[in-house]
Order: sequence, then C-alpha cells, then structure tokens
Amino acid sequence: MITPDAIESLTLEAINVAVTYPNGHTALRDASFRLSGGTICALVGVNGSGKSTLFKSLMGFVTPSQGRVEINGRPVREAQKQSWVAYVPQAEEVDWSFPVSVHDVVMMGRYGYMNFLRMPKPADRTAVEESLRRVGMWDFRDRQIGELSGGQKKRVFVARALAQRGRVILLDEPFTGVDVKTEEAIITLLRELRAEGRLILVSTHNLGSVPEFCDQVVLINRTVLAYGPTDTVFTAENLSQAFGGALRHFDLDRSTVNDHDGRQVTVLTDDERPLVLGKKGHLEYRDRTGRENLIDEREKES
Ligand SMILES: Nc1ncnc2c1ncn2[C@@H]1O[C@H](COP(=O)(O)OP(=O)(O)OP(=O)(O)O)[C@@H](O)[C@H]1O
Repeated sequence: MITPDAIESLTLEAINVAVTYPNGHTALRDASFRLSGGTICALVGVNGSGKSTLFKSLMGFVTPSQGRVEINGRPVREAQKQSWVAYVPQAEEVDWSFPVSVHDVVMMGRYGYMNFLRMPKPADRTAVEESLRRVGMWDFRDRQIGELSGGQKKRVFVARALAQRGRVILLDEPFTGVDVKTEEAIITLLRELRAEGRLILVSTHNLGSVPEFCDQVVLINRTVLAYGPTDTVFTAENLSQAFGGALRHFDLDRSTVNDHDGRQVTVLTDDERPLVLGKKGHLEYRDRTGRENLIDEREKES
C-alpha cells in the first residue's frame, strides 16, 4: 500500500492545455488548474464541455496541441509508465460481452508491473485479492464481467484502479446508473483513498453530491472556468456560467428540502440530486456533521 509519506508531494497540473481532434474540432483551449494529493476533486461541466477530453489528456491518450500536463512536475507519459494514473471508465466505454472474468479485469490493473509475458507474480495476485475484497466483490471473482449489475461493474473497475496502486485516480461518471447505497460505498472508499494522500478526480453530473464528498471542484466548459475549494467555486453564478440554460432553477420561499430549517433556498438541478444554496448563496449540506459553524451562521440570517 502507498503510504501518505510516499505521495505527500503529489501534484497534477494542466498548463494552458488545448486539444484539437483530427477533424479540426477544438474540445479544450487554454485549460489550466493545479491540484495536490489528498483531495477528492469534482470535474463538473455540461455534456460536450470536454470532461472526457481532459481525462484523456491527463492519461496521455491525447496529446495537447498546445500546453502540457505534468504530474509531480514530469510529463504525464512518464507517470503513466509508472502506472501512477488509474482510470475508472464510464459503463458505455466498456465492451461487456468480452469474455473476461472479474478477476481478469482487476488483474489488468497490474499489467504495468509485469513483463511482456504478463505472468502474474504472488504480489499481483495479492493486490487483486485485496482490491476485490475492499470493494466487496471477491465472491464474484469468477463471474464473467457482463453478468454483473451496473453498480457491481463499477466496483470492479474501482478495484482495478486500486490494484494498479494509482496515485492519481480518474473516475468518469462513477455514479451513473448506481443506487444510493453503492454510491455511498464508493464515496466511503474514495474518502479512504484521499486519506492515503491520493488525488482523486471525479467527473459527475450529480451536482447535489459534490459538496457532500468533494473538497475541490474544477468547473469546465471547453476551458477551465474556475477551480478551487468547493464552497468558493460552487456558486450559483459560476454554475450558471458553466451550465447556461441546462440547469433547472427554483427559488423556494420556505424550504421543504429534507429536514432543512425552513429558510429560503435556491435549488439548482439537472438530475435527481439537486444542489441546494441558502439565502446568501452558500452551500447547504445534507450531512452537517463537522459543519456546525455554518448552522450558527444560518441562525444569524433573518
Ligand atoms: N474523437 C473525437 N473527434 C472529434 N471530436 C470529438 C472527439 N471526441 C470528442 N469530441 C468532441 O469534443 C467535445 C468534447 O467532448 P467530450 O467527450 O470531452 O465531452 P464531455 O464533457 O466528456 O461530454 P459528456 O458529458 O457528454 O460525456 C464534444 O463537442 C465532442 O463532440
């Protein structure tokens, strides 16, 4: 297991990244942000805003036409050779009819540590078992990957990232098609990985979940519009800039959201997990543990 000491200096930096596809379409231009290890950062933007393109450039799958990506100050391809960047794909990107077992999929996370014959060593087998147990999928190890539910498939790909011992872990829409219980299990795991000093970047449409588990946000729309701590970046103004008319917007005079305190709130949503902003535009949290100061501040509101 990677100790926090070993990755405490982890940094990921995009510097003026532009990506133009061979058909001439520029999906990203002048995109810059910098993140350090020990964070869960949301990558938030509308469909087509360039989230997957940004992920591909962080993995070295597309080469920026301008700018660069650096991990610990080194080109991303060097980090990739050391298996530092792990990727959890969207369900649609995977061919589920491919005849591989759950165990095989997670073993793929170890390929970077093997020679060209890809003969697993005991350390590889141990990493696979530990990772599958950690996501609660060890009992499913011999199942064909296509025979799992959506949430189970997600957990297997998270296990593959764990087996890879990725320092930077990229998750593309990990909560799509996943029930709330599995979402919570994945979030718990991500928090553990953050505590180990890893850098986790999660692309998501679930605005309402972001304040609950992401300490930072990168907001994109063909460039980086804003990045930094969630409570400074996740404002109604920034979100309307990022989403334009794509978000539904409700102003409620008297809130009935969960067990909210009945004061005025604004709700922004593009799906079933709405983002709730208080009267002064501050974030409202479902889980207020550790955020008692916010409740005190609310008391002072009229
Ligand atoms: N291989 C490609 N060739 C040409 N254009 C592409 C290619 N891949 C993506 N694009 C275009 O680049 C833009 C950004 O696409 P990208 O997939 O990065 O967006 P996204 O934010 O991940 O979207 P979604 O939320 O729908 O997954 C889109 O306009 C898309 O049509």
